[in-house]
Amino acid sequence: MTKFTEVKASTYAEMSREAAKIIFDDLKAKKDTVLGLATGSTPEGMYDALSTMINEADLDLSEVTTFNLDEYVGLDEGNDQSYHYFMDKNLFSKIDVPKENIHILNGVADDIEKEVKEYEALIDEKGIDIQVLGIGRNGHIAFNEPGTSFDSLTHRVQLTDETIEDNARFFEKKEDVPTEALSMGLATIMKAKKIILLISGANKQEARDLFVSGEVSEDVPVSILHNHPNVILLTDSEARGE
Ligand SMILES: N[C@@H]1[C@@H](O)[C@H](O)[C@@H](COP(=O)(O)O)O[C@@H]1O
Repeated sequence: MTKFTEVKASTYAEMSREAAKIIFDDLKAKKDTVLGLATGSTPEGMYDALSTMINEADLDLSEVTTFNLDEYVGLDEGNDQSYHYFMDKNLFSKIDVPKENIHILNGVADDIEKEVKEYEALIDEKGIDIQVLGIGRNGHIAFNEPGTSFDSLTHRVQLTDETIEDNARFFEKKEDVPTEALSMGLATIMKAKKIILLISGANKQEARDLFVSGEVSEDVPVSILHNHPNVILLTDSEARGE
């Protein structure tokens, strides 16, 4: 098992700033950094801190490329529950990444098979330098639910009831939550050169403990990260049960 680094922040705000600083330093060091990005409430604070750092430093992002982890099937980019919408609201409307360099899976593509294959091929071509991850209570990363093969590439997934319930808070009612998504696979995520995993809040303590315990199993998707050489885990005190 590889020993990952854990940055133990006290508050959510501190964790968010620490994560933003890691990305900011990478962007400063390499103009054509390829970022892998995540959605969910956890990275919101990080995006806020990162956009402030970028704008204060007037950092040139014209050569930066981004790839998002996942998108719901059936929601187009105008839908305010789509991850396209989330990314625009939380990050892309605040900083200047060229539109053509922003890649997010198309959940309303006519040919889903073609969509996921081309996405994977583009990731292979560009190579992700730093991938941001959040985590689901059941240990899922992106939309790779427990039981997903460690060899999985970008694919169409069925969401578990637990994930649908967790994400229902963003929708008017549970029935509105899509039951399927497109997601980078676990093998896709592992291709990134560096990974930062953000875990915040008491409701994620179990998932954090499961990861830190070090057991590697397809029942716990996040545990694949123990096979990666460069993982930084960022937690707040609530996630550590302190
Ligand atoms: N696909 C996303 C994941 O990428 C995210 O990590 C998870 C946790 O979200 P939150 O940070 O809101 O708890 O939600 C969704 O399932």
